[in-house]
Amino acid sequence: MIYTVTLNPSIDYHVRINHLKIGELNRVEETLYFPGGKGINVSRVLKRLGIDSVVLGYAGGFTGDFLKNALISENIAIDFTEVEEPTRINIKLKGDQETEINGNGPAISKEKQEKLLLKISSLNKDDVLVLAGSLPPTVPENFYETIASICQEREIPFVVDTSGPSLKRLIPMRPFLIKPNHHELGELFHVNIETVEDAIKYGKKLQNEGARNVIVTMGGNGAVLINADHTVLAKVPKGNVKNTVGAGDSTVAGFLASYIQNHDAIKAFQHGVSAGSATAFSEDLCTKESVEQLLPNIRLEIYR
Ligand SMILES: Nc1ncnc2c1ncn2[C@@H]1O[C@H](COP(=O)(O)OP(=O)(O)O)[C@@H](O)[C@H]1O
Ligand SMILES: O=P(O)(O)OC[C@H]1O[C@](O)(COP(=O)(O)O)[C@@H](O)[C@@H]1O
Repeated sequence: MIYTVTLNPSIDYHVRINHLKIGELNRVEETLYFPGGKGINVSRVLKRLGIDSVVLGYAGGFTGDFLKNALISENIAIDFTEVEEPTRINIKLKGDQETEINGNGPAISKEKQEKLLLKISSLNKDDVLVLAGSLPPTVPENFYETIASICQEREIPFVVDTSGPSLKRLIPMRPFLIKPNHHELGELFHVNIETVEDAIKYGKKLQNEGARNVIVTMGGNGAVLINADHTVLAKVPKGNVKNTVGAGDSTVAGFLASYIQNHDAIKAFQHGVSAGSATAFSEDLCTKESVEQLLPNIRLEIYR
């Protein structure tokens, strides 16, 4: 079974204001509410692609209730650890540009941290664990490392989609997949990733340091996959970009959905990139049909 961990989930509140005027009254054109957070998006896309998963993480308050009901209505299995303070609301402002305002998230006590670790300790090597998103403010910076140690002990393959120090610490722990975007990759090495060659050069460093599969996503410029056997560039077609929130999470879900069925990293990469772009071209997340339709238009260049 695939388990996704979202320590700091959200309600994603999408607000469309065509010409935002700062310091004035603005009336919205449209509002939408989605369950959010990186692991939750991975579980939602997996479900759409026909793969079951279990959502782990923290939920609390009226916003946590919304989150749980939304996932249950999509037939996604949830095993949240309940917390007292409400789950955060992240604002996704759509207009001439996309602007995101992500909340801090609730406090997670030591006891609740232990409770989640206990759940993870019951998984085994036939499972896959996806660690995705930022850490809530009260969770120690090495919390993902603690989870990854459990995975190492129990031989559970794990995927990491986070950034900064919590990503860096996990690379030597041999994650099965990491998926930084080009900004996050640049941040790790204090450089700007401006070209495909840069993405390959620095992605390769992460693979040499321990990550088995590295996917560097580059928004509308596609993505690169680097593993011990291959370096591959995927080019994506131009399209009508409606929403890039969750595009990266869709890439992870698309890769996993294909990989667990075919064990072919290049095929899985193409499928993941198709899922990312299909989400970018949709209002919410991609669907199985949109991913399959786009798949032949994802052009691969195999470098090695
Ligand atoms: N403007 C776009 N046009 C086409 N595809 C896109 C666009 N933006 C994102 N994508 C797709 O989504 C994937 C992930 O996007 P990216 O923005 O790099 O990740 P993240 O959401 O993690 O920041 C890309 O590799 C690509 O497949
Ligand atoms: O945990 P973070 O880094 O604050 O990110 C949470 C946000 O990222 C998302 O999961 C979207 O992520 P991506 O656009 O990177 O795929 C939103 O649903 C959520 O609001």
